[in-house]
Amino acid sequence: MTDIKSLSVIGAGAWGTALALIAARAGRDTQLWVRRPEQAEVMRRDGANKRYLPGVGLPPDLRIAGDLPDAFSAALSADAVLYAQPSQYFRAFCRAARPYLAPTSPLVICAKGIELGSGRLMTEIAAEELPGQCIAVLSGPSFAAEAARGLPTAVAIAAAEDTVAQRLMAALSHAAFRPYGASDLVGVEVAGATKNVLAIACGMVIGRGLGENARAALITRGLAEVSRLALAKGGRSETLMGLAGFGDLILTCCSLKSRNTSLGHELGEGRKVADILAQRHTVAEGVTTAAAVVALAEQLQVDMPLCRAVDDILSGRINIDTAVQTLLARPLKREF
Ligand SMILES: NC(=O)C1=CN([C@@H]2O[C@H](COP(=O)(O)OP(=O)(O)OC[C@H]3O[C@@H](n4cnc5c(N)ncnc54)[C@H](O)[C@@H]3O)[C@@H](O)[C@H]2O)C=CC1
Ligand SMILES: O=C(CO)COP(=O)(O)O
Repeated sequence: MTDIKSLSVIGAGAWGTALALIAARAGRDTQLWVRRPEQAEVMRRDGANKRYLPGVGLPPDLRIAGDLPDAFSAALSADAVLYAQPSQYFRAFCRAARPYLAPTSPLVICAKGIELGSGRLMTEIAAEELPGQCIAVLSGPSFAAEAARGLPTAVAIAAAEDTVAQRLMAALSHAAFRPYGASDLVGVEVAGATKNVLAIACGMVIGRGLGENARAALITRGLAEVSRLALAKGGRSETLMGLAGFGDLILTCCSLKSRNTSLGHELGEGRKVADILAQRHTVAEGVTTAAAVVALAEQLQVDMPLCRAVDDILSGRINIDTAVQTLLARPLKREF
């Protein structure tokens, strides 16, 4: 089992920056690849990523590479590459990276989303665009700001081969960051992507004043519908009970630190989605994934009424009150 000595993180948003800090703390030779050269310059000058991860200093040994000639190919020559840009840009990344990635070096998907239009999971995009590439998925309850501050965080790292997961776990683990190994890539991915849609729903419930009973019911029934989707895609139900499933759902749905939950909260208070997004420079993956997951559920004939309601509200087809009335008026049924 060869050690991972060097590691590159693609994307210097909050999560990419936090992952680069984690890798550097774990003693890896780490570089953070930044899409906009001017942002790389500002980060080097400030010793921080004030735009996406304020209040956290970057260690001097963390290399910050801007998108200049050769920097991209150099970043992709590391022993492992972590993709931490939003999911809708993953296909374009794969196409750009194809000439430079060594097929045996793990490409670790750290984004949480489903492709709009195709309904593809990130691993499916990777299989289409980078056939034969060694792929892993990192997901779990992990607010970037907390992990970056060195607060205790545990995640799942899934790979088809155990040795790949183990090498990545060894490369990233340190006193405050504990990865667990997994082999169910699909389950980990489906859980990570769909929790963002449910988080928007939970935010709406609280913002609209519908109460904590309603939020708990939403989380529980949300987990049931996400489990149906994961199983239909070939995932395993135990994964949904783990860090990437239950763990991330609870974290995200119960905290306004979540961009998805806070977006839902603002919607619940009566603001319009376009106005909320216009005022933010950060991503809320659940907005695009809501539409993608509904299309995917239709293809697979999986019943996902909560995700559908979120998509209907985001698209302006119904309002929150009508969505709630419709959900509650469905025929009574057994829980399991
Ligand atoms: N922030 C967090 O706590 C966590 C985020 N994630 C996931 O990580 C992924 C990245 O999220 P964050 O780092 O939070 O994003 P962010 O909201 O902090 O930053 C936005 C990111 O989008 C990138 N971006 C904007 N336009 C782009 C384009 N045209 N092409 C490529 N990239 C572009 C920016 O460069 C930046 O990296 C998402 O899938 C998110 O769900 C996963 C775990 C934790
Ligand atoms: O994925 C996350 C925590 O695990 C971050 O959630 P938000 O993108 O909703 O902030």
